[in-house]
Parts: sequence; C-alpha cells; structure tokens
Amino acid sequence: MTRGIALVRQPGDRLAEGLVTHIERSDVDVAAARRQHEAYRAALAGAGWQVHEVEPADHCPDAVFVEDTVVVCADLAVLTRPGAPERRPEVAGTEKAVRAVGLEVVRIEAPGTLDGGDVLQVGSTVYVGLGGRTDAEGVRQLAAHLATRGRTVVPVPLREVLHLKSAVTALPDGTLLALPELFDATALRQPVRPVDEEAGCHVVPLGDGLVLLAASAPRTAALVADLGFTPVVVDISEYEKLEGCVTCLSVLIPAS
Ligand SMILES: CN(C)C(=N)NCCC[C@H](N)C(=O)O
Repeated sequence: MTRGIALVRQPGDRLAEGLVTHIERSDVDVAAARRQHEAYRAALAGAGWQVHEVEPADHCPDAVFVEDTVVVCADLAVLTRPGAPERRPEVAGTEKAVRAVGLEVVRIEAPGTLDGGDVLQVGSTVYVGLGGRTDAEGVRQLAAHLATRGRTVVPVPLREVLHLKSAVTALPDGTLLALPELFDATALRQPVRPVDEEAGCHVVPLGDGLVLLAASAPRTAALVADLGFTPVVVDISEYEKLEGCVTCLSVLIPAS
C-alpha cells in the first residue's frame, strides 16, 4: 500500500552556498547533508510514501528545498515563482516531475512571487505567509487557482522569519504548533499551541498519526507522542544551518 508520492531532490555540491536570511551563516558539511537526506528519504519510504526524485538542479544551491517550487492541492500543481530570483531556475525540474505524476499544472506568473514554504494547508483553509518571499500578487493568484478546488486562502503577515512554515505547521488533527512571536497569529482562523523550541513548529503529517519532525525538537516529539501521534524523527542539522526544516525537503502528493 502506498500513501502517495513524495517528491524529493538530492542536495547538490553547491549546497553550502545556499541562502541564509535571518540567521548567521555557518559551515555546512555536504557529506553529512547527503547522509541526512538519505535517512530523510528512508523515513518517508518507511511511512509508506513512494519517493520520486525530481531531476537535480545542482547549479542551484537551494534546489534540495523542493517544497518551495510547487504547491500541490488535490489534483492541481501550482508551480511557484520563488521570491528569491536565484531560485527560479529550480522550478523547471519540478514541473517535469508533477506533469509525470499526471497532475493538472498551473503557475504563478510575474510580477507575483510565492514560495511553497509560505503555504500551509489545513483542511479547506490555506494560510499563506506574506513576507520576504511571497507578495500580495502571488497570494491573489494562488487564491484564484485554489478556489477551483474549493479552498479559501488566508494571508498571514510574517515578522522576522523566512517562511510561514518556519513558524507554524499543523498536526494531523489540525492543531497548529507555532512560534507566535514570528507572525501575526491574529490572522489565523484558529488558536495556536505555542512550542518552546524552534524546530518544534515544523511537523509533517505522514498518515495514520505518523508525524515527521526534526531531532532538534525532542520536547515537541514527546508532546506529539503525548497527543497520541507517532513521532518519526530525522536529523536535518545541515539543512537547519540553511534555514531549512522538515517540510522543505519534500512535496507530498497523497494517493487519490
Ligand atoms: C519552510 N521553509 C523554511 C522552506 N520551505 N524553505 C527553506 C528554504 C531555505 C533556503 N536556504 C532559502 O533561503 O531559500
């Protein structure tokens, strides 16, 4: 039984040149990053996801953060127009992958910008972070595309944080785990559960109560277990040095 397809993209040799915005740059061990990516893929496969590799884009240091290049909603893939111009070439490989899977494909057009890391889907509500990478025109275009799938887009102004999903994500029951000081939480249509460690607000539901989260959030793993879910823990330390988190390294396409 497969839960669906998980798109991932291998880290390239230039990974250590990836963008950092709100943190200090530190040395990235590319060999360790490759081992961590293998373990990440194994965790997805172990949870029942069919891992598909998006063609490499090694000339783009941040290409491993494949989440930012597309928003998948039901049978629709919305290709993004990343806010960082140097990341826009990453989208071409993702387009090939989502077309190969058979999704309907649309795209965010200039001048709008949008990163997938700013898009948090909770049931029929789609929260979209407004900040350094996603602008109002990108949100407007996404709202039009997702309305065709019965979704309502809600913009959420960000503070000093890279993406919305750097600050808030959802457990399988819709509970929002957040660092509320990093965004305008009053824009959300539901309460948030504050966490006390940065990576504690980065979770990926994998199905049947399985929840992917980083090894750097041990207290949140215990909380997730106390709430009746099953933590699936991965070490992504080298990606955290580039402002990445567990959501960034994959795009989940549930089996229809
Ligand atoms: C939810 N998050 C944070 C993401 N989906 N993307 C992380 C991108 C990191 C990359 N160095 C950059 O700055 O673009």
